[in-house]
Amino acid sequence: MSKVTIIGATGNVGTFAAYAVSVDPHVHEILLYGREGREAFLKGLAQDFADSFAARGTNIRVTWTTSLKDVAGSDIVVITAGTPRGPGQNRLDLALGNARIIAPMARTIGTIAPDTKIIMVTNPVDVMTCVALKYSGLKPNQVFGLGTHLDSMRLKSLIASYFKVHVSEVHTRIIGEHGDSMVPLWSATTIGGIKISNLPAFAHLPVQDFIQSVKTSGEQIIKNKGSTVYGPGEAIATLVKTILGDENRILTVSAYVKSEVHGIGGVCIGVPARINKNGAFPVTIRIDESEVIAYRESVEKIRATIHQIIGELENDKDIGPAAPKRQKKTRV
Ligand SMILES: NC(=O)C1=CN([C@@H]2O[C@H](COP(=O)(O)OP(=O)(O)OC[C@H]3O[C@@H](n4cnc5c(N)ncnc54)[C@H](O)[C@@H]3O)[C@@H](O)[C@H]2O)C=CC1
Ligand SMILES: O=C([O-])CC(=O)C(=O)O
Repeated sequence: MSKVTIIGATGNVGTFAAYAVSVDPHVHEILLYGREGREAFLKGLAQDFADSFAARGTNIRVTWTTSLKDVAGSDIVVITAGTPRGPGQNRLDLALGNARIIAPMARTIGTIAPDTKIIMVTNPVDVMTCVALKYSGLKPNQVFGLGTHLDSMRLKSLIASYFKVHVSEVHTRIIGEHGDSMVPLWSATTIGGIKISNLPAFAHLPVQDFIQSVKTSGEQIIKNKGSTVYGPGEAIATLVKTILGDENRILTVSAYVKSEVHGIGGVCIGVPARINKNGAFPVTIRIDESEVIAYRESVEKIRATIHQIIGELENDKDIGPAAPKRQKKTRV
């Protein structure tokens, strides 16, 4: 019996993520959390979902709340609460405002649901994952973010259509920041199991156009339709399924990296991680020299932002210091 809570359920991403997660047979209860004042919307959403589950023939309990106390007993808490960027804004512009929302929430979740896994979605996701990790006091494997998984899916889709192959034939990864300094790993990109650089057509691949397209994808979608919804919602559902199914799939999420990528780490950032019922465990990898340089830059960029944001939070009398760590070690 698995309970998944969506925090930010009245928002664009939260609403669809809740629906996407409901398809997973491991999920038995979905709790929709929203702010006080949003009770009517939450009630209506729960009723609408219940109708759709009945029509689909699935037996999922859907509940709603405006009290974080009800998050107790959740196997997974997906956090999409906070401000999205508008046209012309950078994700990092949201850092302090969203950190002020996430830090107290994470503190409460860490206290009342100490065994849960937190999937962070709120942007800038690498920074928010670090904030949630510090303020929840949960173990690093329990707190991770959507990170560059969605970017990796965007690149996969572009490569698949260029080579006219099924998307499942393409494996690729983008690591680093979910933002401008993201690092595509061509060294880890294969088509039909063959390293992409061993395919003669790779020489003609519009690599820079592809990277630019992935980097600006969120911005373009926001400009055209207001928000990105279905990409992130499905990506969240994949993470939920991977955890609850104890699948041990390797997905590129924003996880706390100690030194798994060429000894570089100390932040939460996009990295390939093995994901199972205990959470996310970064995989130790070796990548090309140019990729190492770009990844180091991305890590330093996130480190500087986190340092600044945590400093601001700790000096804020309404928020204060981060939680002490609850436990030291987890078995992988
Ligand atoms: N990591 C990723 O790949 C993606 C991240 N995002 C991020 O997810 C977040 C949500 O995006 P949308 O759903 O489009 O925004 P939205 O504005 O539609 O929804 C935001 C939700 O947060 C809630 N909220 C806002 N302030 C709050 C507060 N102080 N306390 C509690 N709840 C609060 C709202 O009530 C609403 O439910 C944004 O930060 C966005 O940038 C969105 C898409 C992909
Ligand atoms: O671009 C945004 O602000 C939303 C997001 O992170 C994405 O869709 O990649």
